[in-house]
Amino acid sequence: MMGAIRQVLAERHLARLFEALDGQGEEIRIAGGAVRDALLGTVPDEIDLATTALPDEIVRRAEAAGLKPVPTGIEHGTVTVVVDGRPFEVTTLRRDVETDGRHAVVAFGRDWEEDAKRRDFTINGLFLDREGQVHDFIGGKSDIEARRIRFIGDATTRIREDYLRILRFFRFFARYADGDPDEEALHAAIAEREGLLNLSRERIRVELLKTLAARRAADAFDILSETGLFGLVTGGIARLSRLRRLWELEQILGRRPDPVLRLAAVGLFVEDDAERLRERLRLSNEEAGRLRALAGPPFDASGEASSKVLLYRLGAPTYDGRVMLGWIDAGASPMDFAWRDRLTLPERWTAPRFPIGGTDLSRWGVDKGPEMGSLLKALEERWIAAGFPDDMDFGAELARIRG
Ligand SMILES: Nc1ccn([C@@H]2O[C@H](COP(=O)(O)OP(=O)(O)OP(=O)(O)O)[C@@H](O)[C@H]2O)c(=O)n1
Repeated sequence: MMGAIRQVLAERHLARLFEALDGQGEEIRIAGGAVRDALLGTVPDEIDLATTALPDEIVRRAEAAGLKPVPTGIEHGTVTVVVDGRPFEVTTLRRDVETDGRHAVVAFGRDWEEDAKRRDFTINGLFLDREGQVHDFIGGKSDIEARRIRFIGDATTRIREDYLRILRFFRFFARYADGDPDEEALHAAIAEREGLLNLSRERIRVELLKTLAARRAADAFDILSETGLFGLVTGGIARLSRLRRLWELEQILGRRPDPVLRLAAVGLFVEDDAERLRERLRLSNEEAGRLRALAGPPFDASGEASSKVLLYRLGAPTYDGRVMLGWIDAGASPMDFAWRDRLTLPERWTAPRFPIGGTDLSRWGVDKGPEMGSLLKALEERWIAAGFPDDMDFGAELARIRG
């Protein structure tokens, strides 16, 4: 048995779950992404399971064993069973009876093969039992070994059951695949692309951000762009070379992927693009705020003083992104010392806080109101321009401004 599989099965919470739910006429197996990841050698954070037992029986057995069943999606046959604080999603085997393109109408079943065959990709259609045996009805093991993403059965049919699978294909391709994408899958994804228009923007955003975070994001976005799918979901044009250069720079600097920065690299030409992406992808306020800040005018790379001003105004995380984008936009080498220096500025210099506020101004005879705000702003600008001195005579500056 492979190391990761042994490790998954030895985990004590999972062992208790198996003890409670497996046997006496029913069987429970690990399903989907967790089996895929274990076969690829990583121990998954989240483990979903499939079982022949009906939801009521899952609940009954879980309670009898002192575990906590929570009916999270009972109409789909899913019960979340919490073992000492660790949740597992347990779903009764299913077979499809009809679909409307977004929501599969399902009936419970007892057939493992049928359940495997209604899943999306061969790499996701495997089951792992408590003895460590992998049950493969769809050729998933060899596709994992070959790092190949293929739909189970007919690609078009699979996509019509849930159009999100078009984007899931690119996500799994970016994360796991070697070589070129599967021809049949790609063809079906293009032919069925209009279906993407029916998906909720939240679901699209999750897939795109996960794809951006993946190892081969640049390759996936090349294809998404070439096939018109990028335009369809974002309403914009992809800056492919910029995403690729960012990726290279990240590799050389040993950076972890940052999906929002990568989205900024591939999606922003002008500041308005940030607003469109927020709208089209229902970005959170925080994500949208970062995107807007990253869409700012070209980075002033003339020297340390201007870098400090930028760091002060943007804060360290956004500053970092602006330097990364400025670096690639300037066409500078990843070895360029000046850019490396700019990037490490936050390690050497912490932006000071503007030392005065409304109370100080009141003391100097300024009334509360809009004037106070604009005077504070003017003082702050003078302090920034002077290089953030800690001994500025703000009283005297104020007198000069008020003239
Ligand atoms: N549109 C979908 C979504 C999910 N699945 C199946 O449901 C499993 C769980 O889906 P999900 O949690 O979305 O993805 P994972 O494969 O677990 O991947 P990850 O957790 O890495 O996102 C998948 O493995 C796949 O078998 C599917 O067939 N079709």
